[in-house]
Amino acid sequence: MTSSDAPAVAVVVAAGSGSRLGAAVPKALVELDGVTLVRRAVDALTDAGIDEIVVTIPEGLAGEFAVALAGADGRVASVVGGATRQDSVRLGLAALTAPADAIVLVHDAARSLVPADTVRGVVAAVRDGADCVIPVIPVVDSVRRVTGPGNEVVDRADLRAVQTPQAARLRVLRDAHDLVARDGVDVTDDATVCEYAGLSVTLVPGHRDALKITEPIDLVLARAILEQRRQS
Ligand SMILES: Nc1ccn([C@@H]2O[C@H](COP(=O)(O)OP(=O)(O)OP(=O)(O)O)[C@@H](O)[C@H]2O)c(=O)n1
Ligand SMILES: C[C@](O)(CO)[C@H](O)COP(=O)(O)O
Repeated sequence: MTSSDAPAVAVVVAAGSGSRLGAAVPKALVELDGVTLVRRAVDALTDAGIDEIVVTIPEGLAGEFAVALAGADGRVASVVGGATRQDSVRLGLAALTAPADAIVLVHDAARSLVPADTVRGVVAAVRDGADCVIPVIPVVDSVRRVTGPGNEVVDRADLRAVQTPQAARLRVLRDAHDLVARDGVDVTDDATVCEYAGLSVTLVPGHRDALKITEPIDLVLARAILEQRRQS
């Protein structure tokens, strides 16, 4: 198998607690119209042709996640995640069985409604030779930077909000995550991991539907998106 026909695989990070959402269960087990966020995220990736998925889960909840993922298409395995998203990604990457030149996507379970076209766009850009690919959307608010006691405007035309899935070749992303872990660098996404390792980051169009369900209001919006999909 060559890099041009290498498989596309994924880590779905779902080991967070969802403290800002404040639900009775970890966020990935919260249901949207009767289907958990983690299952929706996994299904979104398999719909886009992803071959193997490792889901990072919180400790002690293997049974609950097995129920949530039962009957999912394709090869789906789970592994206990770490204390931070970054730790969870590294553990998920280590658990993948795909070849080193596979294209690997890292996706937030919290971005459950990512459209298949966005996923395909990310995969295609890596296949076309990009080191690391991330979906982004324009920023719609005016933005100010706090500068100690003062503040100043930031030109939003230069800004993009970053989504997932973020992708690279498996060997490249494993090496980059090992490097940031060894150097004790804290980051919030995989593009920053790649950049730290000297790789370039390519932007592709994201989608508003791939919002990160973070606070209770985001569930209201997510339900509205599902309703809109049902009607179209
Ligand atoms: N130790 C962690 C922390 C986060 N995540 C995952 O990373 C994604 C993005 O994190 P976020 O949405 O911020 O989730 P939480 O960390 O759970 O949210 P909060 O900060 O509100 O607790 C989520 O799918 C979450 O499950 C993870 O796998 N392991
Ligand atoms: C990866 C991410 O979703 C890109 O926007 C984001 O950085 C995750 O951040 P969080 O601190 O886990 O909410």
